[in-house]
Amino acid sequence: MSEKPKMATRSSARTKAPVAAPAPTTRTTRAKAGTTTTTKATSPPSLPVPPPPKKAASRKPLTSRSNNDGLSDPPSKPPSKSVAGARKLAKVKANVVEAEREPIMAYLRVRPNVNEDDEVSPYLTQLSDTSVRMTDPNQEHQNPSSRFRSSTVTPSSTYTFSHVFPPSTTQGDFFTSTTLPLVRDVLEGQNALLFTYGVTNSGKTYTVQGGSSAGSAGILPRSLDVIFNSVEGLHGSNKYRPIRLYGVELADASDLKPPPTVPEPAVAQVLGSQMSNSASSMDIDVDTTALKLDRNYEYTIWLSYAEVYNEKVYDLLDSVHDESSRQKPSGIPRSGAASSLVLTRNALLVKSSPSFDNSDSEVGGKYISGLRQFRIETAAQAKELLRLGQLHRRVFGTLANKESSRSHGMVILKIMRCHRGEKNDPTAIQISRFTLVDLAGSERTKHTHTTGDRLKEAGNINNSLMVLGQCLQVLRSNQRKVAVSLSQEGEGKAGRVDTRDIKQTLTIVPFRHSKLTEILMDYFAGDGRVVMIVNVNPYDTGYDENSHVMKFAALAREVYVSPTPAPVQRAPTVGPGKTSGKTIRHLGPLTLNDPDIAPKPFSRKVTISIDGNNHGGRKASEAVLEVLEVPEPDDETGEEEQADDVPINPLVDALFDEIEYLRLQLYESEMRSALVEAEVRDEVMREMETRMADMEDMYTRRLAKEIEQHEAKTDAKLDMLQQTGFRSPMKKAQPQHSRTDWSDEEEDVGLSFVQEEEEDNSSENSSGEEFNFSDRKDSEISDTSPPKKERQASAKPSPAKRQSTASQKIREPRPFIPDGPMLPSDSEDAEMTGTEAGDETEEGEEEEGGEEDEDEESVPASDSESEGGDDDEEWAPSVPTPRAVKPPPRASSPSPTRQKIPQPKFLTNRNRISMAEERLKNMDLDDDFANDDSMIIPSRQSRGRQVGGSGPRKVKRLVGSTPVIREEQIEQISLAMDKRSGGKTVRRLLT
Ligand SMILES: Nc1ncnc2c1ncn2[C@@H]1O[C@H](COP(=O)(O)OP(=O)(O)OP(=O)(O)O)[C@@H](O)[C@H]1O
Repeated sequence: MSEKPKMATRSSARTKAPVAAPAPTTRTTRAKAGTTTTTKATSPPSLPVPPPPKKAASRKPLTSRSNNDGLSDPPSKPPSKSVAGARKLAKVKANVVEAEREPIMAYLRVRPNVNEDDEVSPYLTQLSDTSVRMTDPNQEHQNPSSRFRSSTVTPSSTYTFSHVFPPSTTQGDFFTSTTLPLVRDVLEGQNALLFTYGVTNSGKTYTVQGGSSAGSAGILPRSLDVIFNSVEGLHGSNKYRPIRLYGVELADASDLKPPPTVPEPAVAQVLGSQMSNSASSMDIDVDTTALKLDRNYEYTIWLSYAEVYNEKVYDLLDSVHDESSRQKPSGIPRSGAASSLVLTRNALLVKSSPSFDNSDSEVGGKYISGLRQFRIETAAQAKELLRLGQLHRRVFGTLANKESSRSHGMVILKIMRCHRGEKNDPTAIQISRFTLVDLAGSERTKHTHTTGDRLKEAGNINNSLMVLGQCLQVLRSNQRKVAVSLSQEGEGKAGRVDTRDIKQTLTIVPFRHSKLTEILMDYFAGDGRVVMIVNVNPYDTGYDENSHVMKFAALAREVYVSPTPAPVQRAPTVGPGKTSGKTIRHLGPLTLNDPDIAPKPFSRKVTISIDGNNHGGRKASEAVLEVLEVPEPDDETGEEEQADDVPINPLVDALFDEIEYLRLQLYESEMRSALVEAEVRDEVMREMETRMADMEDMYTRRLAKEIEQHEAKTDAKLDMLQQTGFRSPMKKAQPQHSRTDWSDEEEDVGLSFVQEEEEDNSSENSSGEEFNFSDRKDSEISDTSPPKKERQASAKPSPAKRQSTASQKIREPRPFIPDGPMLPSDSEDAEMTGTEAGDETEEGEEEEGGEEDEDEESVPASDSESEGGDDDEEWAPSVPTPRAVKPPPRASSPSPTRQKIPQPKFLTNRNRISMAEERLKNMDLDDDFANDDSMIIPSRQSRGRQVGGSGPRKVKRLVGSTPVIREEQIEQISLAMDKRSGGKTVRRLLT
């Protein structure tokens, strides 16, 4: 099947698996052959030799790990000739791929303690040339005795690097070990990336640019020195200039102009005297190292300097103008008097490298469109330019107020190399790039309490660093997948592995998620050597942040890149500013030119502190600028810009947009549903709590009621037993024996009424009516009792007479009405059962005494007359009401109402029992019990004391063999009620 012609699209750039380097073409092979001779160039003998980069052979364990799976899969037959051949081929293929790959080199540089007054001990210990151990100082503080003794007691981690440089390492040694090999590679036609990574104040800028003292020049000026020392006498013609990522075009007159050395007047005005103070080690130190190069080649060096600030790319070598005199763009407010200058700079687009620049490269890659570049002849010229770029960086505020890099600085050196014999052939030009990145310090915003613009800066810095980490992670996992597939193919487990199948399983590396990774993607995707310098300050920067940096470095070391030679030109360009003929337009309904959606210029104030020197009549430290940051232009403006565009498949573009839109919608709906869920949960919780409280309340009341009922029933049963003769009648002298569960007060009251009755009886006896509670028998009672009607009539008391007739009521037998359950014998009884009981409740405490009187009237009678015979008609003493549940008189709230039980006057044994049962059934307890503030639950001890103290033996409240309610239960209930009743008091009767 014939393959379609390859078209570089955004998707292809995204999905290109950064797995293996492309096989070198004929031209690149030739270029490589050329460089092979130059690799013999010797490095200075006095300098330490850097550790050789680990070759891909170190990835063997990964392969062999997968091979171990074969234990459960024993080889069956010897492979056939063709299979063996395919296997051999696959192995060779894998070896070729692995041989061309090497891991990202990660060097650790430990910053010395620059503040000598501060005697802080570092939390990092160097274990060897390649490993360090970090021990959490906070944990250490908690376990001071365990420091460095046992890693199990004190949490510590060991990290391995390509090489570890202790604080004593000089700038020169560090450069020689880490950067010099890269410089050599670049001069030999390979791409190289070097970036510093670390938290704020860890020494990144010092490492890249250097300090101010002699000998402290950083790797950037030293690299420039070495490059220009090495190409001395090998400078090429000025006929061509580099464009985009790999392309060349004919140079024009502007390229012949020398690069600027001094800043524009506007910048000089802002910086004032600092311009002259800004001399650094860059100017003092000159590295004399020169690499021996193939003298058959000519070299041309081009330099660019960009910064990525707030996810926008700016050219630091672009000329800066004061816009304050011009018409102010609409929508941007004028600042106050302090901001007399308005400096404008334009953000640049990052574009994909077109395929016609280099069809050999599968990586694609992106470049900064419109980034200025200057042809450099000497190191001094380059340093001047860099100094200018740093001034611009400072003026535009990313270094304002604080000596801290808030942007990612990026120096890009392009080295055009061409064989002398082919110097008029642009297709023979090879362009290699050396990018040095001084990354902004990662920091925790919560630690630095950053706000406003600084917070935005920090957010963008952390975001781009996070994306860089994510890219490395995905790259690592993709590479592992490929390694496993290839090793399986080599072992014959997976047959012939189609690389397209493998690629389908690979994850898209999120390079596009940040400008930083977008620009550097071609390096990580396998287009050159990568060196990462990890700076750590183990004295006064956070342990957590540094351990995060360490983990990042560990991750980077597991990513493999392909240090293949940079490709040479395939299609020559026709002239300056002209393209190779492809004009591609973006398709789509919306463009950034649309005034509604076009990005607006962003204005911000920048305060420059310039060491207190005067500036324009006021203190320079007060100089405030207004920086106008114009966003990237629309990608399809101008024919020239269009020429730089990558052919974008409109369908793919639309699909990407659709994906972004859907992702946004998904995010929004997830947020909405999370909110709704939280609300519903809250509501349910509240409802549950209310219900639980109600249930608790209900059960508390029910418990109280049950306790009351049980007590009442128990009392009633006891009385029933007494009445039916199962229990010996109460002696007059010991009335309390029958009521051992009563409270003391009640006993006293009861006793007093017994005495009253006795008095009544005695008075009656003295008046001629013989009636003796203790001595009279039932028959006598019946004999002497008046006829029924008479009794009824006499039993009708008027309210006024109630008190006086109480004793009579006791003595008079009541008629038994078999059908009605405990019907009152007369109207008085009816009144007592219904109306009076209700009245008593309403009348409150005072009336309660009256009621008690009524009750008490019947008590002694009941006790004294219970010794009745078995006659059909006999004297039935009234049954005492269940007093145990009666609230004490001193209770402030009304006592629970209890229905008064009618008392039949004449009962048979059978009827007496049924009557008692009926009474039990009808016993109605007050529902409003829970409103009572207190109640009395008689305890076993109190009854025991009463019984034991005055009675002969303890009376058990048992009916049959099973207690109605056990004492333990009562105690448990009362305890539970104590707990749950809140303000209510459950008072135990302990006395
Ligand atoms: N190896 C070193 N020897 C001596 N001084 C050093 C060294 N490394 C760093 N310093 C000093 O430490 C301070 C902080 O260094 P530097 O500004 O390079 O940190 P940084 O990581 O770039 O910070 P930021 O990310 O905020 O820009 C500077 O004063 C620098 O001179």
